[in-house]
Amino acid sequence: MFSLFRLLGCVGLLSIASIVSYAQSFSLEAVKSYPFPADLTAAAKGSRIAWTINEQGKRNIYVAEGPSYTPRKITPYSKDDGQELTSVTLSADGQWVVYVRGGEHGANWDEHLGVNVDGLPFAPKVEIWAIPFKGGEPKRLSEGDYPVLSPNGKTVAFLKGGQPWSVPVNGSEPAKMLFSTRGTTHSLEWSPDGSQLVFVSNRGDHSLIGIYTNAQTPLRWLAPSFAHDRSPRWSPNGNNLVFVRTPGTGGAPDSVLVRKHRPWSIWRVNVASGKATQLWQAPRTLAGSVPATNGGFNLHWAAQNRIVFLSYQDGWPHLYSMPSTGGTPLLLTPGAFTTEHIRLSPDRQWLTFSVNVGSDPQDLDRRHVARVPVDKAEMEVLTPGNGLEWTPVVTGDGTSLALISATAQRPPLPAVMPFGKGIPTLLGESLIPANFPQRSLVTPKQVIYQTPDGFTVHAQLFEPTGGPAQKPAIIYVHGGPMRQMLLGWNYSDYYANAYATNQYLASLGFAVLSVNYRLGIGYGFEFHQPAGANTSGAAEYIDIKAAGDWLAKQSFVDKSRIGIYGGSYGGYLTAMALAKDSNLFAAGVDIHGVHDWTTDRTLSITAPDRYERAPDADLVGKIAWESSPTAYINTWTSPVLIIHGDDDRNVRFNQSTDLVRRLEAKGVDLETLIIVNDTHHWMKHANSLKVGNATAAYFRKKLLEKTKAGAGE
Ligand SMILES: CSCC[C@H](NC=O)C(=O)N[C@@H](C)C(=O)O
Repeated sequence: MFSLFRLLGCVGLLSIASIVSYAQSFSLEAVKSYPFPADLTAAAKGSRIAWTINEQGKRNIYVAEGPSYTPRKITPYSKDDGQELTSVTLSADGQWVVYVRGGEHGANWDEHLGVNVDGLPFAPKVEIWAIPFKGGEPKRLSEGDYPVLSPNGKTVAFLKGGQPWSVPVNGSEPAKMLFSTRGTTHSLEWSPDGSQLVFVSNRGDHSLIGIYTNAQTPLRWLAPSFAHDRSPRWSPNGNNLVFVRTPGTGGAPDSVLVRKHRPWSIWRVNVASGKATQLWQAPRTLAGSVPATNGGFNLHWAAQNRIVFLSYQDGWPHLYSMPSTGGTPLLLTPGAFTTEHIRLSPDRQWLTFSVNVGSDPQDLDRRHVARVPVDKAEMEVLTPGNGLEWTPVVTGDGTSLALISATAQRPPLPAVMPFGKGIPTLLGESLIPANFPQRSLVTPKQVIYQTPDGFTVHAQLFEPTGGPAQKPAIIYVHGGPMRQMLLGWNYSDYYANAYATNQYLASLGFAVLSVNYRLGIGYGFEFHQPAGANTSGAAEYIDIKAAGDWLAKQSFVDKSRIGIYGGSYGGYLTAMALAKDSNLFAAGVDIHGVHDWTTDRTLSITAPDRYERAPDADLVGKIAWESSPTAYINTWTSPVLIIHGDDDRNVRFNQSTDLVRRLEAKGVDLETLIIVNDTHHWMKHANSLKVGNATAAYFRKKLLEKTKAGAGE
């Protein structure tokens, strides 16, 4: 070995030394072999629960029931075939499990089109299935989506072609269309006695709330107006509904660049008379706007005749409660933290939810489970500590709380605890593969830095053990952008995948800094909705540049070898970094990013073609262009790997084709990887591994095996 070293220059020595000192302790395949749980739900009565688990692309439904809560797989899916499971629902009596298989429900368009990652002659369809809780063959009920089970558990109402259909849960009769109406129907909800269905009919510039009773009874429209009425919720006795009203689409075109209040109000309507009254109008402030966090309005009719909902009005996404006759809302969850994954208990007495607050100041970068009575501001954090817990659900008998639990090392698993006090008991630990490298994973450290324009940014540092004093570093940029990376495994499958990749990159010897830039959630309204961001000036890029500068100042970082990568919005900011600051960022991997805001149709920033124009219409396009990486191609010199799935339904594939053409024309050191027929969310596990391995190999080549990326090709 010594003689070999003599033959190599310092570069070779550094390269060999780097690789030798980071003898990999695990593969990407191993760290991505975790069984990812989601869609946790409970029956309205008894102790039955159900959830999905994605095991290396093989997606199945598991069930359990008290008191043992022994997990049991009830579906037979054994292929990494890209067919997601959604809308997992237990009948009220717990006898049936209904679910949807197929589609791309995280998409911005074509969510109802089947996903065909295996290139079958015809794409699989989006279908509704039912299976007995006790087990048996899954029964295909119909093509369709968004099923809702009747209170007696016998009938499934669902949507197909924008219209409502129904089918017996046991598939004993073919599905039939319930009714047809103009517009697109959504938000189906059975009345408590199962005799009626409330629904929303979106007519484009307005939305109506309708009631379906039966084939012989004409549809009824409740309080029709020139507004968008949405989120209807039944009272426990079925005599009334509450709903949210927002303005109809129209009016003089307003400034696009100036942030403005987006109004909303809560209304109550009597089903029999159709008479509606406004219960509450949101404060006409920026923070009082329509809430843009998980679950939106989170409107429910709770016990004690209370109406509960979420509002960002005090600067944090908090829960409120008011009498069903109106009045001043009671702030149920005061404090500087975020509530997410909100559920009303079956007895309507409690709200359970995830929070980023607890006994540890670092909890702002975690999630824990909490509960609050629907009529008192007496919130309790039920799972304090340095673990992470989320998506709590109370069982129908009110005795237990099901949730998902993780740590920095142990991947997410479902768990059950007594509702109120106690310690969660993990379910299905044996599903974690024997070769999962749990003990080899680092515990990310919380990093907090200030930006030049005064923002406080949180980040998580994955520090490799051993190796040279000065290490190559990589910045990870999440997507969304309304997301938050955490001090452990993430509740989103997309970001659990990113967390695993960051752990893998750290095992290769990179110091990885995952940056929670402005526009993200978890840190309050001003951070989540800042001025001059996105197409209004890309202010969020300041946080990314500041992260690079922070790394460059660290004694443990070789500032000539700082890379950057991210997906979607993270791909966009990766491209911004390489275009504007190639002197700081030596190489990058841009995964399905946006590169030219002025051409991205899903993110239209120009007013529709009409005579009247927004007062700042001319400025909008200019600033959107200046907020785009393509505007800075001339200063882009660092090497980049560009990756995109060509069935992407969130960011148009052309965003990358266009950038590739521009970089080729400029002669930038460019590599590309196309994933045919997969979407924005790598529905096929094998594709996710392909992307992760390509990313790691690229950084090894550009940052680890050479002293400076691009030097002496
Ligand atoms: C650049 S705008 C589209 C980015 C995209 N958001 C919604 O489609 C995105 O970041 N998607 C994933 C990664 C996410 O929502 O987190």
